[in-house]
Amino acid sequence: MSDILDRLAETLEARKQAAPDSSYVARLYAKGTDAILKKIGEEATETVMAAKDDQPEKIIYEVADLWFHTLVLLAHKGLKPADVLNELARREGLSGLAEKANRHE
Ligand SMILES: N=c1c2ncn([C@@H]3O[C@H](COP(=O)(O)OP(=O)(O)OP(=O)(O)O)[C@@H](O)[C@H]3O)c2ncn1[C@@H]1O[C@H](COP(=O)(O)O)[C@@H](O)[C@H]1O
Repeated sequence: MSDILDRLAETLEARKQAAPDSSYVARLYAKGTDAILKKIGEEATETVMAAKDDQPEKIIYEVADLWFHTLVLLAHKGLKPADVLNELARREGLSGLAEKANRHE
């Protein structure tokens, strides 16, 4: 799965050199951080609505939109999916350590 994220991150990086009106992502970068944050807010709301309606396909579709726009934000801020995956791995390690500690109590 991280292959897909890495490929998408490369495309998002390349869009930084593209003319603002040449693609959706290039247009979003040109509009700036607030426009990206607005899309994240909209997609988060649409995800909540899909979940409330209990529509699995719609939930997947909206979460894909939400993840996509958070990836655009990461790229815009000079960050990569691996930075987030590393943070999740670090937390997994921490919870693993906590579990071990609990077992030895
Ligand atoms: N994965 C995506 C992706 N997911 C969602 N979207 C866009 O995100 C928008 C979702 O917003 P909405 O549902 O609100 O639809 P909308 O009304 O068209 O949105 P707005 O134009 O009002 O912002 C749509 O325009 C979708 O096309 C995406 N656009 C691009 N990608 C990937 O990003 C790559 C680069 O995209 P371009 O910059 O378009 O070449 C592509 O190769 C794709 O792999």
